[in-house]
Amino acid sequence: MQKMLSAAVRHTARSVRTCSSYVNQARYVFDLKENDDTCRQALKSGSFYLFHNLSPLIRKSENTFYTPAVSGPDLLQVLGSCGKDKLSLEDSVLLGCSESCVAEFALDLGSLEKSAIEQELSGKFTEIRNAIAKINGKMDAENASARSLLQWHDSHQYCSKSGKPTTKNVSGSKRVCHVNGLIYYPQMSPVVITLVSCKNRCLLAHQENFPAGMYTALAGYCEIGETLEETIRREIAEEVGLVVDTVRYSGSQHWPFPGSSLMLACQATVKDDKLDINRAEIEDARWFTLEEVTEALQMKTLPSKLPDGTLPVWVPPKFAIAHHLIQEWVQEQKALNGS
Ligand SMILES: NC(=O)C1=CN([C@@H]2O[C@H](COP(=O)(O)OP(=O)(O)OC[C@H]3O[C@@H](n4cnc5c(N)ncnc54)[C@H](O)[C@@H]3O)[C@@H](O)[C@H]2O)C=CC1
Ligand SMILES: [Mg+2]
Repeated sequence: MQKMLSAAVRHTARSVRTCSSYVNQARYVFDLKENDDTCRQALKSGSFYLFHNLSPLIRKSENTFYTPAVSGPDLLQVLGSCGKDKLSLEDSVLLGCSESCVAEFALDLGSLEKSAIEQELSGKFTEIRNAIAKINGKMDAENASARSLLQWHDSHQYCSKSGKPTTKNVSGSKRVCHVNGLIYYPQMSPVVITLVSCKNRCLLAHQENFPAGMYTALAGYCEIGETLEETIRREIAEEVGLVVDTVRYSGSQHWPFPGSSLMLACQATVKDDKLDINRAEIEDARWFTLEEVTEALQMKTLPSKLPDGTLPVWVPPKFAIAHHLIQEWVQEQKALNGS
């Protein structure tokens, strides 16, 4: 009994400590967003993830690649030698803070000469999808929110009502038009991504703009006024002519391509599997068996062409939520089959 009790107490103490530290972090980040002076102060001791025209800086250490967090003083030194007059720490956007409450920022050095900074920082600015593949195959905050925020600030320099320049607050959580007081907050579009299944098969589709051979779950932007379920129902009907029977929420992901979206991933079922593909949107859509999908999920690198010149079917990599949606279906099917 005593043993059980102390285990329970340890568990509670650990939960409280974790929660308390997370609460502190959340409140500190809130303060940084709301208070320009606090954020200005945090810039001096913060750490910075660096980008060049939205490509993250990656560094190699032995055989592993990583996105380095550069300290404020180190970054000031680089700016000093490569273009202090063109950029300042205040051009950064706040990403969050570390467990020890060190503020984390992203800065795009696109106005400076790329090779000079790469040399100063012993790294390489790498196209984001290649960078993710090299780092650890994970889309984390440094890449996803940094890319979305930096891109949003770059394309919202002017007020859409007065036509005058807008100014960013220090953290970059908003932009303000000082002529009419309008406040602009970073935007993202909700998108549903749905893996449709019917009995023991699931539906994957290929669009003209996808890389050759890549098939994935159906996706579509939510329209104003729609619920998540209504978007799913409409998109599936629009794209493949199926009527959705059940919908189950699975997870979500921030997706910074081409703009910034909140991907809401769901599993859906249909009763009738007869496809009527809308060729204006979808080039091909097919029902796949568990074996076919399992094989596609296991591919580690892009497949090479088959003798007839076509590519075997492959699915998005692990950093895309589509991959996890497909994997979830595979696991559920295996559990159903008892394998
Ligand atoms: N993270 C992941 O696993 C995956 C992400 N996606 C993303 O889902 C997104 C939506 O998929 P689609 O089939 O292209 O959507 P879709 O089926 O709604 O078709 C795209 C069309 O919707 C219209 N549209 C409406 N609102 C829009 C907005 N806010 N931004 C841009 N276009 C808008 C445009 O006319 C556009 O051509 C894509 O941007 C894609 O990057 C797609 C598959 C996997
Ligand atoms: Mg679509």
